[in-house]
Amino acid sequence: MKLAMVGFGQAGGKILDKFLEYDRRNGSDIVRAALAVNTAKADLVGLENVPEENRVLIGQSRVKGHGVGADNELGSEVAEEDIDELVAAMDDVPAHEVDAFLIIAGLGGGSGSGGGPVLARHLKRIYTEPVYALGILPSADEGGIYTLNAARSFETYVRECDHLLVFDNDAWRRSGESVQAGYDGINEEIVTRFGLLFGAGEVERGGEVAESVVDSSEIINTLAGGGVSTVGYASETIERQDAGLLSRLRGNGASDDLDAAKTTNRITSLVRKAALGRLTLPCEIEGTERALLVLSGPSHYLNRKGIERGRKWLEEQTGSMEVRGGDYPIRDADFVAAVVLLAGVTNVPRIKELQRVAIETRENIEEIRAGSDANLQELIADEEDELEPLF
Ligand SMILES: Nc1nc2c(ncn2[C@@H]2O[C@H](COP(=O)(O)OP(=O)(O)OP(=O)(O)O)[C@@H](O)[C@H]2O)c(=O)[nH]1
Repeated sequence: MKLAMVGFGQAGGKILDKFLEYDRRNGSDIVRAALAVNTAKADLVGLENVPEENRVLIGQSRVKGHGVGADNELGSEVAEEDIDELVAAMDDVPAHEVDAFLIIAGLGGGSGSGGGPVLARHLKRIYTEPVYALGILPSADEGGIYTLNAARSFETYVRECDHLLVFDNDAWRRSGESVQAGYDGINEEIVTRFGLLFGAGEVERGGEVAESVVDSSEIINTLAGGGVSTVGYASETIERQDAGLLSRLRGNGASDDLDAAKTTNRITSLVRKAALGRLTLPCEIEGTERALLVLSGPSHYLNRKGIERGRKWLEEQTGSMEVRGGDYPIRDADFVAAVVLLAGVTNVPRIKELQRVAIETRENIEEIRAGSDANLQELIADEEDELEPLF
């Protein structure tokens, strides 16, 4: 699948940067256009793979290149004010060559959290291709304001985009790691999952012919109808052997059958691990509206039977009648991997908790503000109110 990607804000920019690196490393050619947008100049300068001419600084007249300081209402305002510049920056995107737009942003901050949905609204107005977003939820220990931002931004993204894919930092943080090292590792996990998912629509990679290939239209159909998605992933390292040599050495059908059974079992077990293991957004998978299963690896490690079984198992687990599935063969891969896209999930306790903390945070903020006004008045006024200000 070919995407026009927009990294909005610091997290969005860094993840976009990683996607470009992933594309180069794997020759997957997913990112047809890359644009990094920010209100903070320093964040744009720090990017390594996004070409300089594809970096757009917005809100200069308001925040002078210093960022919006986790104020996502301000993030929305400056994006709206500079929307012409943003849309003009997208003019060079060969829309006929891309299957969809993907806006990537941290929902806890200000720029990407507030500005991303504004851009989504305008892209939807101008282009016929779907506009998706990949939203990163803040980890719970980042504090109330990030949670409040994320809860409001989440709601806005779902409304403004054709689909919101979610990654929850909270489910992926590891204790004892520096924030930066932590993010590097997390960002790698993000591009591995979404890289395989979006790479699936591109049959050419490594010249492999898929038995039942996943086309970009299947990704689009799975994401159609809006809502929120989560992604599961599991992989197994394999000993690389030459398929031609193997089949010549085998020479009889019995071991072929044995291998086929092993391949099928490996696939079904990977599908289970992917769906029941750690999802990008932890949730109950029962009740998922639509799902897509992508199996990746060298083609002789993939078979139709395994994918069919995996698909059926997913149907049972999710209760969905719309489970698609197929191959994404990669000739030189030293792994077999299953990626499960669960679209239209609604039983997500993490989001309910995020909203609960957000409301609590807002009430606390209002209480503290009201209290601090009264406290300040008490501080500056003398007891008998005998002193008066100068003017
Ligand atoms: N996964 C991941 N999350 C990140 C990364 N950097 C920041 N975040 C998350 O994104 C949130 C903050 O978003 P940023 O992207 O830094 O904010 P911004 O959009 O640049 O907005 P301002 O800094 O307020 O102008 C944080 O609360 C983190 O949860 C990253 O490299 N990877």
